[in-house]
Amino acid sequence: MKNNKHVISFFLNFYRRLSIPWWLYLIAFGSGVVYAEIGMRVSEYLVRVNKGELYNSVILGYVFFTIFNALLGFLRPLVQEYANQKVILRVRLSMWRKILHLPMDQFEKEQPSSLVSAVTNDVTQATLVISGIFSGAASLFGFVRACMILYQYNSPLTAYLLICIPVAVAMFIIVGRLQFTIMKKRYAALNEMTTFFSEHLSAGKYVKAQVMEEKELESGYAAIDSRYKADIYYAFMEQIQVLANSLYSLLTTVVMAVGGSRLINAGKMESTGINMFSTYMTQVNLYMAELLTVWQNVMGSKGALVHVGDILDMEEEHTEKGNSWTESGNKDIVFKNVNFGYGNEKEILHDFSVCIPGGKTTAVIGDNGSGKSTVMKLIQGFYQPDSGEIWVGGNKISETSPRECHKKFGYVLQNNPLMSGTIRDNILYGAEGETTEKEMKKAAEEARADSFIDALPNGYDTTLGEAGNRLSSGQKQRIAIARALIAKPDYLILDEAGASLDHDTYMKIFHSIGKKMEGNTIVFIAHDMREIAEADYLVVMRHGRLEACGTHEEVLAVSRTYQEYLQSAEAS
Ligand SMILES: Nc1ncnc2c1ncn2[C@@H]1O[C@H](COP(=O)(O)OP(=O)(O)OP(=O)(O)O)[C@@H](O)[C@H]1O
Repeated sequence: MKNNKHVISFFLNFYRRLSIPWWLYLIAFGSGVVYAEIGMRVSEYLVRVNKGELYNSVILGYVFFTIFNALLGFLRPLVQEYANQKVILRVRLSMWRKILHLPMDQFEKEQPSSLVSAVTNDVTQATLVISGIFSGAASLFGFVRACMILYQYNSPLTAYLLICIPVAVAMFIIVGRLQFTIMKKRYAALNEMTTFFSEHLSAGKYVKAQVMEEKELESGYAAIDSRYKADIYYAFMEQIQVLANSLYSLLTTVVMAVGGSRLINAGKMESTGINMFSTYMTQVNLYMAELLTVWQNVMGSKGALVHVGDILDMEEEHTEKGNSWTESGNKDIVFKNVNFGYGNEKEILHDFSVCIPGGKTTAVIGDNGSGKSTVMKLIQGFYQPDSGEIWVGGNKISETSPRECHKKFGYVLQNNPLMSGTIRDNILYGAEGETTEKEMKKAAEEARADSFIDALPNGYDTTLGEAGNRLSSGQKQRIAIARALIAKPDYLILDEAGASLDHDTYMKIFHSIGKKMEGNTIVFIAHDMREIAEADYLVVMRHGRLEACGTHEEVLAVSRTYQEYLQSAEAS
């Protein structure tokens, strides 16, 4: 985390990306000033009324200023809160935009639930600094004015107080640093707790199935406890600030008493002068306390916003940048000496070279962890190889616009998340332009989803929340397949797409996909020999390397993995 930036550059950098509704804040500030002034007027009129000056003008003035004051008292916080909510809205939108445009490796590095926490909780701290600028400016103004009055009243005694300045500076530095650390801890603990609950609650079924309630109780307790400790620490810190402030006031009182008595003894001040001086001094210390609170808020919100700032600083994937996709007669997928590892982790693919023929159906096989899914992700440009080149249909993937590249592919995984909304929304998700009812139904038919959808009371308009519990994982998988087909991809990637379907159903779907994709390219990962037998071409992987590729006969002659696959299929 890049939290070592100076607080000013941190916030300048943070707010530069947003449009801040300064005018609303100015209105809130201006009405605050007027509110204070009107408050004085109300008091004046009240004093006159209490004195018995019950003239029409006094009563009317009192009523007018009281109503005006009440109106301002209502409007000022409303405008301020409206501005705050606008800022939070804009930070949230910027975060959402950024998250959507993160490159895949960055996206995977950030836990989704930690992103949830950043978007929902952390951003709420984004307004404290802006409101702090205004309240800090008002307090600073009051502080300087009170100091000037103090100086005019008694300059030698004010000069004595200068020795308190280093203590005040030290107090600001210490309180600011502590506040930053505690808020960072507090929000990290909140993040940990949100992450824990969003992950573990969504896996609730498995917790019960595995009888893990007791173990979960312990892990949940740890997550709750770290937030509890951070909150206790925070409460303690608040009191430290109050204590620091009282000690500082005490110091100024002592300095004033010692300095004042010297001046009185030297005949340079009247004996009652200390009382007057102390009245102004209280005012100065009050403004000082306000400034300290503002500073504490600024440093605290920096601590809370470190993660948000880091996310907003991340490099985006330039989905539009790069060459346009060009169509050529060649539809092959070619890997040339590709080496690849996720982030800085160990290398997964080693000098991987293969040509997957375009317009055909290719099965990628290999043991668990041999790198098959990694190859599928690289084909689609989700990651870039560390070295080597990947070409699809004559387009070098690293130089092609990711957006154009993704549009060419349909991608179905073993478990595909469906979105909330209706079955129709889900099938049409990602479909370009106008799609007719007929086309949607055709895709559902090809994915063998039509009959169970028709049997639902609301058919394609059934909401998934409504049907979520009623749909089996196989039915959800068929919706996901229909969603991939409706986009009419040139390349269809099936990563164990049949895992949640019974073999016969999947083979029917597979054949209808084959028909639909005729002339286009299908690459699928499978472990079942009955599925593998359907392929025109095979790619066999072992430990991140190419073991063999070619037709069934060619591969059988050289690949130990493929021979083992066949033997175990024959044995079962
Ligand atoms: N996002 C990731 N970050 C780090 N390592 C990863 C990531 N995804 C996969 N790996 C690692 O890469 C290796 C290859 O994984 P991959 O999913 O490509 O294998 P696979 O052949 O598809 O396996 P399986 O048949 O079990 O699905 C594994 O060691 C895995 O731990």
